[in-house]
Amino acid sequence: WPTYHAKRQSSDTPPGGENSEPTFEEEYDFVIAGGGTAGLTLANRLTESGRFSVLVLEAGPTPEVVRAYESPGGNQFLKGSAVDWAFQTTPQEHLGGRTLQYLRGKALGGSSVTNGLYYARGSASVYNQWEAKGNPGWSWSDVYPLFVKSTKFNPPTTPALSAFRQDYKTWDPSAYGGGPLELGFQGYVPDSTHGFVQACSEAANIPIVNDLNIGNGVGIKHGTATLNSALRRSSSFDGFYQQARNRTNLRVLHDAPVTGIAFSQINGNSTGNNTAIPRAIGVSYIEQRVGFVRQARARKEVIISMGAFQSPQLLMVSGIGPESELEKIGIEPLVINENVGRNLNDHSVFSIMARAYPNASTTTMSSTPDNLQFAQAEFYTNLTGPYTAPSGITNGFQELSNEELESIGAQAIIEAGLLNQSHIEYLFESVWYPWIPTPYYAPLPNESYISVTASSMVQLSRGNITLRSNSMSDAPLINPNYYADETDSRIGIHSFKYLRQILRHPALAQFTIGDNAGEVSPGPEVGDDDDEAILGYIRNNTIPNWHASGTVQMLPLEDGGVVDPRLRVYGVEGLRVIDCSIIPVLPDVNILASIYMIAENGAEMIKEDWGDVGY
Ligand SMILES: Cc1cc2nc3c(=O)[nH]c(=O)nc-3n(C[C@H](O)[C@H](O)[C@H](O)COP(=O)(O)OP(=O)(O)OC[C@H]3O[C@@H](n4cnc5c(N)ncnc54)[C@H](O)[C@@H]3O)c2cc1C
Repeated sequence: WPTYHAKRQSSDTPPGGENSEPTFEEEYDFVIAGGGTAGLTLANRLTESGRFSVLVLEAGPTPEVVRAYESPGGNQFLKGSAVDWAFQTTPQEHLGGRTLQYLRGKALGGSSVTNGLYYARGSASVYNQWEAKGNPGWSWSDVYPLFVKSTKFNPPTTPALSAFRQDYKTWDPSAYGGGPLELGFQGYVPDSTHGFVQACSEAANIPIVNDLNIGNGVGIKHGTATLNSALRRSSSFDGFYQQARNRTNLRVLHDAPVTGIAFSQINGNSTGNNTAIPRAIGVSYIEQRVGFVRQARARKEVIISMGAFQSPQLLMVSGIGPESELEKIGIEPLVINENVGRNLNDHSVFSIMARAYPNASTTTMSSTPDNLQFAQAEFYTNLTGPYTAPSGITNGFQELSNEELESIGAQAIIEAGLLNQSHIEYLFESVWYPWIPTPYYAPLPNESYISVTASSMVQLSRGNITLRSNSMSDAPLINPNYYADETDSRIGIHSFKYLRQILRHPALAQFTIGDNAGEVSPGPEVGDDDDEAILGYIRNNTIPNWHASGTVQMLPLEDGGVVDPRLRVYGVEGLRVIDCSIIPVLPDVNILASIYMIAENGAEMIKEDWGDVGY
């Protein structure tokens, strides 16, 4: 174990006390730090037998303070609201020094309350890689039943369009169970979406498939959304929490940010060595509604579920992390592990925007307060109209052959074993996406737009999370480091060229206004074969796809790991991390579904370890 050594000896002073334990006012079997997507899923599963008591501490409020979260059309109002952390990245070296907004849910339900509602599981091969990298229990055949277990599918209530005018709203009933997370299709779908599906299939060779949730990550169909049968968002708050909220063995506090982990020393460890191993015994937090700092004891374990930015931050602030990082801000090391906060892995996106006929777009819904009020009224009274849909969840997943990867100089993807999976995701938005003007065009109030968007599913660049201070009250420094790796640029340029072919395909171009299939950004200034100009456009317009992960990787320690295959933090006892930060290889798809699965698997492991099987 080259990068790890326990610094503190049993005779040392534990943090926060003179050789004595903190004063705990309350005790639970498990304390979960972070009541987000994974946190509330765990809270439900760990309390269902009634044998364990659980405390969940969530920094944000209940999502009900921003009611727009529940409607698909209200999704546009969440960024920067009371349920968003509204992080900023560090200046991005390979994106012309731009600083990017980084959205993250801050509420009970976390990012499942603020995300884009798209649900898919990706390719079996990705999870088989998780296992092959040293993580038994995480292959596709292990995790598929857990994906099924967490979900319930609501068939659409409106009849399908005729076979002649396909709506691509298909699904495989065997892929879903009776779980708390509800799935279904959006309501309103502009015809341009169907044009996009056809264009992807013919211009980018993406097969039209029946379902994308059965281990086949390559294909296109109408996307499945985290929506219930009344077209309201289904999040971990609406599903897992509501089902469990009245259990007497569950206590959930919102507006209660965790500020640190408390450790005690034990002599000897489970491997029989007689070295002192720190044990997590509780957490400190602020109960903001009453204004007190409190400490809660965890009789069995502390579980961190604070997401890819704050989970590594809490570890570091509590003394577990890279030596230089802890030294930098004067944190006394408990366990040196150089891997904490490193290996930030993410997907990013950029878009091409085109002018479109108003009925091919949903731009006008939001163009005036009157229009928005009308759309809201239609939604809340009849469940009809454009407010029944987010601006886009129909995504196509393209696999590139080895020959194609080699022809663009992307052999590194083959060498990394990222095969039998999708390499590029294409997304359709019935609006100008993202919401900001580009250096090439500013959207006008009297025009309607559609956007076609690309996201590499095999990004090789890695960033990191580092500390600004020793306090959880200061956001960590977030550096996704997009486009640091040359191969990412090659995939980016290639996907830009496909985006243009998709946009110009007659099935989609018929909905656009003007030359070049209505393209206004970037427009003719960027030539079809001008790779340098294309890369310049990408660098100017890339934003996150919001899939940050890998900062607390589940891998062997010598391969960059922070947690073992049972999600236990190396070098300490009584501490697990269970959320998106543990992902060792990013799925070739948006990652929400995987987070529910990770929480389901984590809950099963904890129950096994503490003798609570059979639920
Ligand atoms: C804007 C956006 C759009 C997205 N769209 C999609 C999509 O359409 N489809 C998809 O598959 N994926 C999408 N994602 C990604 C997906 O939603 C996330 O990867 C996933 O929800 C992360 O789950 P998590 O449990 O790891 O973290 P989260 O759900 O973010 O939960 C972490 C929780 O910890 C809390 N927390 C943080 N610090 C503290 C503290 N000090 N004390 C206590 N609590 C704390 C946070 O407030 C939060 O509630 C999107 C994400 C975002 C942000």
